[in-house]
Amino acid sequence: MKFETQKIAFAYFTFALILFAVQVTGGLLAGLVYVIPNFLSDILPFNIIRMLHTNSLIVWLITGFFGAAYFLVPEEAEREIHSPLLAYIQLAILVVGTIGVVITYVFNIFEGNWLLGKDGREFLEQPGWVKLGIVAAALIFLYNISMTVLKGRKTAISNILIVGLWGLALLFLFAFVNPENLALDKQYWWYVVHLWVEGVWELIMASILAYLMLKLTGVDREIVEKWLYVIVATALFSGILGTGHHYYWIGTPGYWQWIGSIFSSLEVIPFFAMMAFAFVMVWKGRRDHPNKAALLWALGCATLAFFGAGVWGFLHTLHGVNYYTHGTQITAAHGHLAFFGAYVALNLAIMTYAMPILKNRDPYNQVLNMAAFWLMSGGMVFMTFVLTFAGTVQTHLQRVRGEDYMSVQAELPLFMWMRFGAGVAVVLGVLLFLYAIFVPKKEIIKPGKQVAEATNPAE
Ligand code: HEM
Ligand code: HEM
Ligand SMILES: [Fe+2]
Repeated sequence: MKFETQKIAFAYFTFALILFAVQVTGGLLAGLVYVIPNFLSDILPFNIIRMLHTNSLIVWLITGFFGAAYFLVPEEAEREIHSPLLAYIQLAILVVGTIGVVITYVFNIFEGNWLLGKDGREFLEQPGWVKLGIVAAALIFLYNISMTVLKGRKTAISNILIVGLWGLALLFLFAFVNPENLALDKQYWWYVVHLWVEGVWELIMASILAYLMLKLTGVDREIVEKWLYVIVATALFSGILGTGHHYYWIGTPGYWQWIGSIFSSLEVIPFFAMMAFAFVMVWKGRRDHPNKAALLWALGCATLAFFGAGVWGFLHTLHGVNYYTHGTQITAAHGHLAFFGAYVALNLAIMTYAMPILKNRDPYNQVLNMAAFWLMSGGMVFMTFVLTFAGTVQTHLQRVRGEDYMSVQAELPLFMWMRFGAGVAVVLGVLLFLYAIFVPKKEIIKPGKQVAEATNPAE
C-alpha cells in the first residue's frame, strides 16, 4: 500500500462482498421458486426475493466502484484521499440505507407511502428516504474524490473514472422522476437503467480495466490512454441513442425503432474494443506480475462482457427480432451474462488485485481464487445457455404460436432445473472466492522471507 487512505477500500470491498453473498443466495431462492412454485410463498414471495436479488446486485456493484475509486485514485493522483472521515460516513449511510431496504421489503411495510414504502419500479424499488440517502452518499463521494484529484496529478484513468461516477450519480436523479403517464415513466426509467450499464458504467469499466492493465502488464501509460479514449468515444456515441432499443413498444414514436436498432448495434464496438484492449496489453506487456488471479479476472471480465453484453445483446436488439423476444427468458439470459461479465467480474478483478495489497500479504490463495473464477463463470455461462434455450422455446410457443404465458411456462421445468443447478455452481464459486480473499493462506515461513517482504510483490 503506497498511501494510508487506500485502506478505506477494504471496508467498502468487505461490505460489497457481504451483499454479493446475499444477492446470489436471493438468486438461488428465486430460481428454486421457478421449479417449486409455492416454496416460501407465504413468508417470502417471489416478487420480494427478486427485488432483494436485483437491488443487492446494484448496491454492491456501486459500493465496489466506490471502493475501487478510493483504492486507485490516491495512486493516480499521488496523494491521500481528501477526507477519510467523509468516506466512512458515506459508507455508514450506504449500510443504514441497505438495512432499511431489506426491512422494508421483507416485512412489506409502509405500502404506498412515497417516503417510507417501496416504489413499484424494477431496480428503483427502494423507498424515497433511501433514494435521498443514496444521493447524499453520492454527493459526499463526488466531493471527496474530486477534491483529491483536483489537488493531485490528473491522469486519463482517474478523469474518466470520475466522469463515469459523476454520470452515475447525476443519472440516478431520474429515479425521482415518476410521471403518471406510463410511457413517460418508462422513458425516464431507462435513463437510469440503460444509460448506466450501457453508458457511464462503461467509462468506469474502461478506466478500472486500464488501471489493472497498467499495473499487471507494465505497458506504457500513453498506449493505455489511447485505447481508453477510443473506448469512451464509441461507448457514448452508441450507448446514448442506443437507449432507443427500449423504446420500441412503450408508446414512443416509430422512428425509435430505427434509431434504437442502429445505435444499439454499434454498442458491440466498445465491448469488442475492451476485449481487444485487454488481450493486446497482455500480449505487449513486459511485466510478469505475481497476481495471476487478478489478470484472469480482468481478461475474463473483458471477454464475458463482450459475449454477455455485446453478442447476447445484439441477439435481440434489432426491432424485428425484439418484437418476438421482448421480455422473455432471452432477456434474462442476456441480463445475467452482461451484468456478470461486465460489472461483477470487474469488481472481483479489482478486489482480487487490491485485497492482498490492502492486507499486506503476498499472493494469498491464488489457486483457490482462480478455481472460483472458473466455477462462477462456468455456472453463469451454463445458466445463460439454458435460459437462451428456454427463451427460444418460449418465444416460439408464446409469440409465434400464440399460446398463453402460463401454459408455456409449464413446458419449461427441465430448463429451470438446469438453471437452478447452474445457480448452485455459482453460489459455490462465490463461497470459494470469499474464502480465498478473506482466509489467510497457511504458509511455512522460509528463512530470509522478511527481506523479501519489504516490498510487497503484489504491488
Ligand atoms: C452474479 C451473478 C448474478 C447476476 C449478475 C444476476 C443478475 C440478475 C438480473 C440483472 C436479474 C433481472 C433480469 C431481468 O429483468 O431480465 C436477475 C433475475 C433473476 N436471477 Fe439473477 N443474477 C445472478 C445470479 C443468479 C443466480 C445464482 C441465480 C440462481 C438460480 C439467479 C436467478 C435469478 C432469477 C430466478 C431471476 C428472476 C427472473 C425472472 O424474473 O423471471 N441469479 N438476476
Ligand atoms: C454491460 C452492459 C449491459 C447490461 C448490464 C445489460 C443488462 C440488461 C438487462 C438487465 C436487461 C433487462 C432489463 C429489463 O427488462 O428489466 C436488458 C435488456 C436489454 N438489453 Fe442489455 N445490457 C447490457 C448491454 C447491452 C447491449 C450492448 C445491447 C445491444 C447490443 C443490449 C440489448 C438489450 C436489449 C435489446 C434489451 C431489451 C430486451 C427486451 O426487450 O426484453 N444490452 N439488458
Ligand atoms: Fe439497453
